[in-house]
Amino acid sequence: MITVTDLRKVYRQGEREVIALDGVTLSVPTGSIHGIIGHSGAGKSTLVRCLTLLDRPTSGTVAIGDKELSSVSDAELLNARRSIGMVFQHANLFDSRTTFQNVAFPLELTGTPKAAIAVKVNDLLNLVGLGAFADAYPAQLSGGQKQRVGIARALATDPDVLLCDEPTSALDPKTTDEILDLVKDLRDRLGITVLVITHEMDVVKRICNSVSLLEAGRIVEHGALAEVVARPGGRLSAALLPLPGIMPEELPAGLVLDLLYSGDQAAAPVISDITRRFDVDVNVLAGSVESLGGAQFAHLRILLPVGSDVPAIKAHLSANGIAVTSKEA
Ligand SMILES: Nc1ncnc2c1ncn2[C@@H]1O[C@H](COP(=O)(O)OP(=O)(O)OP(=O)(O)O)[C@@H](O)[C@H]1O
Repeated sequence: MITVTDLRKVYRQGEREVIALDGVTLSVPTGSIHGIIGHSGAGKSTLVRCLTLLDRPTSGTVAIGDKELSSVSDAELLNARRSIGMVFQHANLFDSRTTFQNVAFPLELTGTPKAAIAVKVNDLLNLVGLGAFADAYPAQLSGGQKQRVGIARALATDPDVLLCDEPTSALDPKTTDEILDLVKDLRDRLGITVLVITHEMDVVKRICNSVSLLEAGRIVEHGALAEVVARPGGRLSAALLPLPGIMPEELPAGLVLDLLYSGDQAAAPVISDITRRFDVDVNVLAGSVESLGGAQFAHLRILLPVGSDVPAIKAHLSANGIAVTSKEA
């Protein structure tokens, strides 16, 4: 469990104060994967630096389990940092060290005996699918393989939390999926808590159980994936289940409705139901159906012709658990 409470970080630039984090509070249960998504300048890097104690927060606390990290003395800092394994955008491996030696590095720092290092590193390399690459140098590895080495190295000191900072931003789509699947698999096998900082919604869609939207140093929306998707009008909902922003130029007269629904309804014949029940010709303008957070979701934009019994149709949809918002046609 990682708990961040009212974290603030204010930088001074001469006379000016820059508020990089403005009271961030979040709680990630043990064994779950939480995504923090935000645009450039939102405060993601500052949050990473404060979580890993590379930077002291101006105020607020960071705790892993019941151990508060933000108040440890400088002498205890190195030890406290071991409870968070870091995965970076670029694996940042030592080019002159083999795969084995790169993963062994944090264990050498802690004075682990050689025999124990050998057992641990071989286990970790097998865990990330690199058992056959122990003697390879970084120059002989693909980008995805390097990232696997970085992940194995992050796990070497048995951290409670894996903090992944833009872990796939430098990878192609296929390798991205493989690395994300590996992170999910490691969570399943090790029960580790994972925090993923990213600007890519696809990362959140693929592996996260919950998500926070960071904007100007504040968390402006958060929740379990299934919960935020189902929030009509929410920014995360729009980003997770997007519809084309531009409407067709020549629309027939009528009323445009956006429908958001989940679970059983996502597979239900909603359109044919209202067509039959209210004797209207429904025009589907756009649609998106996805499986998110373990549930099925659908987002549809439809056009009801002039003369439709709009209040009755809306009431019927709402009664069936479908969120309806009217759009200007
Ligand atoms: N050392 C610093 N001194 C002064 N201001 C800083 C410092 N580091 C970050 N900032 C400011 O804090 C705000 C948040 O920056 P941060 O780098 O955390 O955002 P980010 O979401 O990581 O952006 P990016 O994705 O572009 O890296 C920005 O306004 C930035 O200019």
